Amino acid sequence: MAKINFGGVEETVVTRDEYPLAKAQETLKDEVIAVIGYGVQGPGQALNMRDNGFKVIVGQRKDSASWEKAKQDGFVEGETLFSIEEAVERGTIICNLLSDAGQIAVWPTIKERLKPGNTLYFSHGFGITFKEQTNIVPPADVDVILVAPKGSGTSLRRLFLAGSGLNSSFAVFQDATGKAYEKAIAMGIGVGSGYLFETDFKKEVYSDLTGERGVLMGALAGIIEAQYQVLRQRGHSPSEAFNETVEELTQSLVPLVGENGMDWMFSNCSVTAQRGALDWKGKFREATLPVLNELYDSVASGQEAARTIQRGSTPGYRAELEAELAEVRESELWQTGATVRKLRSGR
Ligand SMILES: NC(=O)c1ccc[n+]([C@@H]2O[C@H](COP(=O)([O-])OP(=O)(O)OC[C@H]3O[C@@H](n4cnc5c(N)ncnc54)[C@H](O)[C@@H]3O)[C@@H](O)[C@H]2O)c1
Ligand SMILES: CC(C)(O)[C@@H](O)C(=O)O
Ligand SMILES: [Mg+2]
Ligand SMILES: [Mg+2]
Repeated sequence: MAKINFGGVEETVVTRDEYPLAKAQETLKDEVIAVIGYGVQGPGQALNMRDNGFKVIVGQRKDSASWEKAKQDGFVEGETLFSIEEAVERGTIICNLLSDAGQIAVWPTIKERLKPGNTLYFSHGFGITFKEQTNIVPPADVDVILVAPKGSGTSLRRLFLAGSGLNSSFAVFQDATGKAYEKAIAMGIGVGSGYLFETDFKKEVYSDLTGERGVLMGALAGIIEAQYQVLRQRGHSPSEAFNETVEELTQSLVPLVGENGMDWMFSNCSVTAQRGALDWKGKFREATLPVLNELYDSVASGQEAARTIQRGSTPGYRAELEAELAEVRESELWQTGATVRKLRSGR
């Protein structure tokens, strides 16, 4: 295991050099990996593992869009595509990649089919950590592991096809066989991770829920809406407000941050911009700190989990969610975005 220094703090990281694919294949050579759920993470992981030479089957509700998608992706009914019940029966590593709310409903179905020595695999610490709400308490005779890719299943697949990998967290919650740690690492390599960072289930779910509600998605969407609104209310055109809020962010500046850090992005902008950004970043930090602490408290108290479960288990919720997304899509801001994106093809 490589020890890597992150800004002065040493952490343990698994790299593909020290744990190559051939080793992962050897570790999992006798395993049948049942991917339960074929939404976003399911296809990314199942296809990467299949391409990596593992024995992969998919378990999904029949007559659903995801069932059809699995067929289109080459999984064959009765050979590699089964009902959830049958896939759990056939699998030795059961990858629970249903939605976090769906995992609660399906848990009794999975639990009663687990056999001693099986491995229960998650890509989120949600179900295990919030067990008072989910009732997901695995039997003592199965391994319980986690590999959580730090990004969308779509990116996991795209980066795999491009020959690189997405970073993932990994953890062991329960080691019944003495091989759980090895299996977690091998699964992490198998699903197409670039580097594997060790964590535990609770830390994974606390950081993940905070990140997606915060900077990665919620805060990003909120601050974009706020700046666009200010510019529009002060008389700027939609295209000017959008270009100055989103297009430049995604097309020019964030890629520079990704390449070489915040200071490098700053140093590739004018001294005028640098002065202003350095003066204002502290104000934004102080303004958002209370909100981020409120968010973390809400995650740690289980309130975010409760809301996810309550909304996610309401009949018709997917349609409600789609209506909320449509409202975002149809807003002036994102309609302007759609038009601006079309202009990119003229490059
Ligand atoms: N979406 C991502 O890219 C991503 C990234 C990292 C981790 N994760 C984690 O991976 C897991 C899967 O997430 P996802 O976003 O792919 O899920 P999803 O919302 O796309 O749902 C996955 C599948 O669950 C099925 N499902 C939902 N409720 C069900 C029920 N009651 N009975 C039977 N099937 C049901 C759906 O048909 C769908 O095919 C979650 O734990 C999530 O937190 C997701
Ligand atoms: C892709 C994300 C946001 O990182 C994941 O955590 C999810 O829940 O989909
Ligand atoms: Mg998440
Ligand atoms: Mg995440």
